Order: sequence, then structure tokens, then C-alpha cells
Amino acid sequence: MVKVDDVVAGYIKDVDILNGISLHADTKEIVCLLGPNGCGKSTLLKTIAGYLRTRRGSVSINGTDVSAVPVHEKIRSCGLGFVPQTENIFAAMSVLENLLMGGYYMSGEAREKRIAELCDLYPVLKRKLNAPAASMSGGERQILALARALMPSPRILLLDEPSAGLSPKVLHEVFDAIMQVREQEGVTIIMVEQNAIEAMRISDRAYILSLGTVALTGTCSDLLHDPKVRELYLGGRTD
Ligand SMILES: Nc1ncnc2c1ncn2[C@@H]1O[C@H](COP(=O)(O)OP(=O)(O)OP(=O)(O)O)[C@@H](O)[C@H]1O
Repeated sequence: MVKVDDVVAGYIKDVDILNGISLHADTKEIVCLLGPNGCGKSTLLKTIAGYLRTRRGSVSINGTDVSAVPVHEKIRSCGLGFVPQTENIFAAMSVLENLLMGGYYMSGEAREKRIAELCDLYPVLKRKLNAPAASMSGGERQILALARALMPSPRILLLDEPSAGLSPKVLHEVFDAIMQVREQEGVTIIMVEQNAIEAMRISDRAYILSLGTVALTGTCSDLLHDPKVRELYLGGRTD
């Protein structure tokens, strides 16, 4: 379980971007973070990952305060995976080399076994294993970025806008891949998204942020059926 308790954080001295945010994600839950541009979604994800230090409050994983644990240590010892919004693959390397980089800390045998498992889960990786990552489409790149983060079998995955720049059809393929991660690997997922309705369709709960605070939270089925939420946060869509 991931717990964020009353967190304040920011980039510049005396300027707080997160203003006392609390949230949690239970084991095997998919939780999405929504809200307008600049409200602090990516900043919250970076703070959970450990790229940014908390100025107040705490981030804990399975009851242990990990607020001061740097990101590389969280990946190595806390079972955390992080897929940033941009520059999330090594374009100059092959698909195989990207996966090997994801398993940097693993033994050779464990890496090979894990690559075979991920190729079974995502056949596009098997088809393109020796191709340069730069030759992949946008959706394929997102699946590679996801698979690379999955190499060390994380228990918690943080995804920053996995559907950014994708067409609606490809977006659904990437979201299907995310659901597979939860179903087949039992991973807890916290995901920042701009495609709010689509993200809520695959998530259990959502937090809608505003100016670095939680404006609304609830189950996605409740939020999706709330006319006020649709009017204020979902662009008035009724489908
Ligand atoms: N590296 C940085 N240095 C200083 N300020 C930053 C930095 N990154 C983000 N910010 C500021 O923090 C605020 C929140 O940004 P953040 O990227 O968390 O928002 P967001 O909700 O993820 O937005 P978007 O939906 O547009 O990606 C913005 O005002 C942004 O300008």
C-alpha cells in the first residue's frame, strides 16, 4: 500500500506546488490522478517516486516512511517502478537493450527469464526485440516503457500520462496493457492522466487535484456518474 500523508513539496525555495496532499493506493488498485494543467499531478508522482523531497508530511510504502529514500533505492528495495511522461525509452538502443537496462540490477538468468515473460505478455516486444526502439510507434514505445519498468517485477508502478500523444485506438491498446499489468502481475498502479474519462474507465478510484490540493476523490464509477464532476472536470461529456 502507498500512503501520502499531508505532503507539501515544490521545486523553488518558498514556493509550494503541493499544498498538503493526502492519498492512498491499496494493493492491486489502479488509482488515477486527474486535474487541469499545472495543478501538480506530475509533481505529486515525482514526490512519491523520490525525485522531489517532501517539505512536510510523508510518503510511506507498506507502512514504512520512505519520504527520504532516493528514487534509485526505491526501485531497488521498495518494489517501485516509474514511467516518466517523456524520454521514457532509450531510442538509440534496441528493444532488447532497453529491457536489459530495466533489469540492470538483476542476474543474467533472471533477466532472460523476465524478458521471455514480458515478450509473452506483450507480443509486440517479441516481434521487434532486435529492432531499434526509435523505429517503434508511439503506442509501442509506451508498451516498451511499461515493460522496461516491469523488468524487476515492481509491486508499485507510477505512470505519468501513458496515453500522451496517442490516438484513441492506440490509447485503448496502452490502457489494455496497463490493465494486464494489474491482472497478471498484481501490481498497484498510480497513474497521472489527461484523458480523464478513459483513465477512470480502467481505474478503481480517482483523485482530482486543484492548485496542489485534492479537490475531489471517490470511486471512478461514482465520479463518472456525478453530473457536477462531469460539468466541472470532464468537459461536460455525457458519454
Ligand atoms: N522542474 C520544475 N521547476 C520549477 N517548477 C516546476 C517544475 N516542474 C513543474 N513546475 C511547476 O509546478 C507546477 C505543477 O506542474 P506539474 O507538471 O506537476 O503539473 P501537472 O498537473 O502535471 O500539469 P500537466 O497536466 O500540464 O502535465 C506548474 O506550475 C509548473 O510550472
